[in-house]
Amino acid sequence: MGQNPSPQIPVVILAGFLGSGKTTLLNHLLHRSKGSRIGAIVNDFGAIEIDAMAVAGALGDSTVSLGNGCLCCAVDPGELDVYLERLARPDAGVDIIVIEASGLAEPQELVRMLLASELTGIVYGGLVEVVDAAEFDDTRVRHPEIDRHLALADLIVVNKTDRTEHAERVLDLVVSLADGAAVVPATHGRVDPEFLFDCRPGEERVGQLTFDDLHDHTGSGGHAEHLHAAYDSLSFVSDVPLDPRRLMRFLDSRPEGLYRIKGYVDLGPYDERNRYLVHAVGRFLRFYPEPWAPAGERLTRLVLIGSGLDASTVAKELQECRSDTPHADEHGMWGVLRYVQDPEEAPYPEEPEEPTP
Ligand SMILES: Nc1nc2c(ncn2[C@@H]2O[C@H](COP(=O)(O)OP(=O)(O)OP(=O)(O)O)[C@@H](O)[C@H]2O)c(=O)[nH]1
Repeated sequence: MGQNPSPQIPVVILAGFLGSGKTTLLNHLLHRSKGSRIGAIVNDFGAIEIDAMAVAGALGDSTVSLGNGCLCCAVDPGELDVYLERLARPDAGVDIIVIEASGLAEPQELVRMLLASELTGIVYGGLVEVVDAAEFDDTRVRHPEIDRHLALADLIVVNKTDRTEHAERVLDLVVSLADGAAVVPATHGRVDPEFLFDCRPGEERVGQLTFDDLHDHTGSGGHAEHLHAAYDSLSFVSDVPLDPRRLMRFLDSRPEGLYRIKGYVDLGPYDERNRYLVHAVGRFLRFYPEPWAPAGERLTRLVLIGSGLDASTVAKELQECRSDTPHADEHGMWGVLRYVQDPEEAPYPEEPEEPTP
């Protein structure tokens, strides 16, 4: 008798529009993986890898970060294979690989890349789409192609149900758009990891999604029709702190097209102990103070993503938020503090790993 072939490691694609909660869900999985070891590939659209920074803390050496562009176009399949191969090596001890796509990636291109992969150690493990229940209606108006993404999914997580009164309606709508995929509601990406580990597409479905089919019939068209073709990203790094009042003026008047902002802000004398993680998604805005690392540079690093952005104006406005004053004025933090969530609402809440039986 020959040796049993090594098991193939499922590779799950975690996709969903900008800010829908992919990193939150990935972090939840990492803390609740029930003993399975997850390898992650994180693909940021912006040049600064904010998502990878958020995930890496939880994952250590089994995270790979692919920044600056959508995986579907900016990374060639050979390059992806190199990373997959590294994570799939037996000595990495990984049971499942999750690829967090950028919020503007074309999922069918990613599925196609995986189906085209010649690596023997991995197998396509399904497409998970995360939906922001609160933004879903508006996102569909701007990007009707989102419906097509949902139709390809094997599991759809309708996230942020706490942010809308219409969660039931959105759920029904998503069920009607899904092509037989499981649809689960969630807040803060808290889904049972079993859903993902089991979301492997059936034989029949993989049969439907051969890469030729995906290429020819899904209507994703060429690169010019990809979701990300209409978006620009801008990175802002500063070693001078930002003034909280000026920053709030900038954020309060941000243009409609500036849909997504994420990163870390140094508010200098206004809070010497903490940096402020900031997330804006549509009109949603939150700050999450977190202690600075004892050593290391204190930098503000922001990624701003939007369509029709006047990048030079945005960059100029951010430059004008910088201030090297050594003193904080008494009420300067009020504006920021209005958007600081209570500790229960940490962006990627630390959840203790459940004991394995
Ligand atoms: N109220 C609420 N906020 C949430 C929920 N899930 C995520 N968030 C917040 O939404 C913001 C964006 O979440 P991320 O997980 O970074 O979203 P993402 O899809 O990874 O974002 P991109 O990678 O930029 O596309 C953060 O401020 C999260 O804390 C939820 O269920 N409810």
